[in-house]
Amino acid sequence: MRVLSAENVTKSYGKHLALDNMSFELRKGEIHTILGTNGSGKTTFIKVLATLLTKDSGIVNIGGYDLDTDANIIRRLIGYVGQDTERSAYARLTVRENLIFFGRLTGLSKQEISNQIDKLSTYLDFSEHLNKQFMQLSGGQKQTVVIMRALLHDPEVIYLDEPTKGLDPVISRRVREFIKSYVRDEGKSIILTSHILTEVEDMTDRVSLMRKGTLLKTGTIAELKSNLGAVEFIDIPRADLPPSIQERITALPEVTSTIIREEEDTVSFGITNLYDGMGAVISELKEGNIHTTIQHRQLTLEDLFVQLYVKSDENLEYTLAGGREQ
Ligand SMILES: Nc1ncnc2c1ncn2[C@@H]1O[C@H](COP(=O)(O)OP(=O)(O)OP(=O)(O)O)[C@@H](O)[C@H]1O
Repeated sequence: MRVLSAENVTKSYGKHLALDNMSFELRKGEIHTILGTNGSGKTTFIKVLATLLTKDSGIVNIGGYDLDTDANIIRRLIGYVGQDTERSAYARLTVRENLIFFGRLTGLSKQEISNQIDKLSTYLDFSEHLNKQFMQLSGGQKQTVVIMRALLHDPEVIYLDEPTKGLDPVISRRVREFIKSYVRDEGKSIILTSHILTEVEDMTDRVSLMRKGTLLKTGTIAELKSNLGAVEFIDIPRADLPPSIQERITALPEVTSTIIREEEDTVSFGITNLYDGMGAVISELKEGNIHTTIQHRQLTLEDLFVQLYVKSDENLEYTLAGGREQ
């Protein structure tokens, strides 16, 4: 069942068109990630859906209500976790005082607020910090408070704009586990943005890919991967591979793509069939008298992202940890 739909949404900042006929659908109970390079319009789109920015045109419906005519009702249905953590709470108030203050602002009773604080702090393992001043908390703990604040009124649809940005792996994992279990237990629907693709792969039901303010593709990760030729990769250390041999392997009919993975310092060859692909690559290595290690791995969301974005726009200034396609 559909809980949110956006049709042909446009938004400009002066002359700059940030959303260009963006259309999108969120199903009830799903975690839906919007992926895109820096500046592709993800935050702008989420802020429009959160009633924090006004769109220029298009139709948005959330929970059966129209954004143009029923914004006040919609505000009660949605929760927004943005990127401005520091300014989301009062520095000198304790966590509990902050949550009570913001809860009262949204019209909740003391009892409702207290129940929600108990529930959310248990989910997030945060009870021991409730009586600390906001300014005494670490960055990760502050982000946790921002999440609790956004969920106090128990919204049906939750927007999380890079919720684990800058958090250490332990807190990131806690936030991820919270999001997954909260959605499952409470039947919430989530729109998420993140640049951490392993995280997206771990928790997302569907992904929408945005580019230049518009929707490029939507699907499950498996569906998106199946659109791509390669399903597996053979990785070879760059240092072991002379350019001439790399070129010959790239030209093999069994090899569908070649990606340089800067961080791992490997060349990654995409193949559709493990046995044929591996056999062909090994033959070339033997012929070139190359002694090296080869590693086989499955296609990741990161490979998909690099292929889709770098292929579709040569000028993109986006470097993923995994590198850039040749
Ligand atoms: N307040 C603003 N005034 C002018 N231009 C803006 C403003 N906010 C965003 N933009 C521009 O609109 C475009 C979309 O920005 P937006 O922040 O929505 O992208 P994003 O996909 O969320 O990027 P990121 O991944 O870096 O967070 C960018 O080109 C950005 O420079």
